[in-house]
Amino acid sequence: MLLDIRNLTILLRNETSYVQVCKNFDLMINDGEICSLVGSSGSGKSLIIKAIMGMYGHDMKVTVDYFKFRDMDLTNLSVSERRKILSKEVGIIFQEARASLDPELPIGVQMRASLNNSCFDDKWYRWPFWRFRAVNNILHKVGIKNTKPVLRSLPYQLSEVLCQKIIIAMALSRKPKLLIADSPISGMTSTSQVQILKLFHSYIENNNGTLLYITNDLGPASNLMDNIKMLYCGQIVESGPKEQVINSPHHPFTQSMINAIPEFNRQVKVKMKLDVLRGDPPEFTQTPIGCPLGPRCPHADRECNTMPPVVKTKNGFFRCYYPLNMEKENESK
Ligand SMILES: Nc1ncnc2c1ncn2[C@@H]1O[C@H](COP(=O)(O)OP(=O)(O)OP(=O)(O)O)[C@@H](O)[C@H]1O
Repeated sequence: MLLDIRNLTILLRNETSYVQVCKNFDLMINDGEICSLVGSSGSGKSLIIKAIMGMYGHDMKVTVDYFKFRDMDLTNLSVSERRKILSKEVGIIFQEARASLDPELPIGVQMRASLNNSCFDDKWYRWPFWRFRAVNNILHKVGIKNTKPVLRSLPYQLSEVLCQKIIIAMALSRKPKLLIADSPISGMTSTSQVQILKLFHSYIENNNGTLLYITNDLGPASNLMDNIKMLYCGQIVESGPKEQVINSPHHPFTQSMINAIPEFNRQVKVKMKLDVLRGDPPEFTQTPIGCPLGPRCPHADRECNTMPPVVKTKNGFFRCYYPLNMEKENESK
């Protein structure tokens, strides 16, 4: 097991008190696995990553029962000690790409500085010329062909998508053991999306890496994933292998995310209603007691006012009193 986190809880400070934005969050990722954390916008995905990496200030309180990375038990370490250890082996692609770059340094300087010695097999290759070549190579891989003007530019002179590609290139060039990518392809053209997803795939294959892929869209990256965790209001509502979650989802939230994947072989009638959940996710200050999806769920009943227990499936679990597709689950038992 590469990463093993049990019972992560996050509290966020608002004007008067602390609000719980994530509870009972477990994350187990095996070596070489591609695990995806899928949730709608505002469900707490980025906060979870910041909590795991120890990248937060006094406005956030994080507790965890157990935290292990590789063979290191980090549970009782201070936030800064944990951050120091993880930053050496974990690469992060943050959602706000431009904000992750230094606004005052040209891209070329930042990229050359980001290459650590693990990027070079031999001391000789650490010379500036080889660093320059390595930067060019990795930029080509993310689809930036005309590298010279990009390397001379400051972040504000480039589009957000170009900054995204640069951040991806920088993260991959350091060959991290675990790569965390937070909505890395949002806003890109479909050609670029495919290119980046293929790049992630070959990175994992060739470097024995592991990927935690964060997204609010099950569509484009679903081919890449081994395991999926569905997050709603800071809680995992369903988890399991990709085929199991996508082919026979048990939680209505998972079903709604699958319904949101565009499909063009269905007949679309004029004024046909979209297959979406009613309403919007609640604010964290108004998360319902019981099942967080309750007020929006078409199957909800009185029982859903208490938190559904974890129901184990073949290789995963879900939390719902009225699960869908249980015939398939029972057949497989
Ligand atoms: N520092 C902060 N102080 C107060 N609220 C915050 C802070 N950071 C995030 N939030 C709020 O917490 C909620 C979860 O934010 P988060 O960025 O984790 O969502 P997300 O699931 O990553 O969404 P998206 O996919 O849109 O990025 C949001 O409602 C956001 O406004």
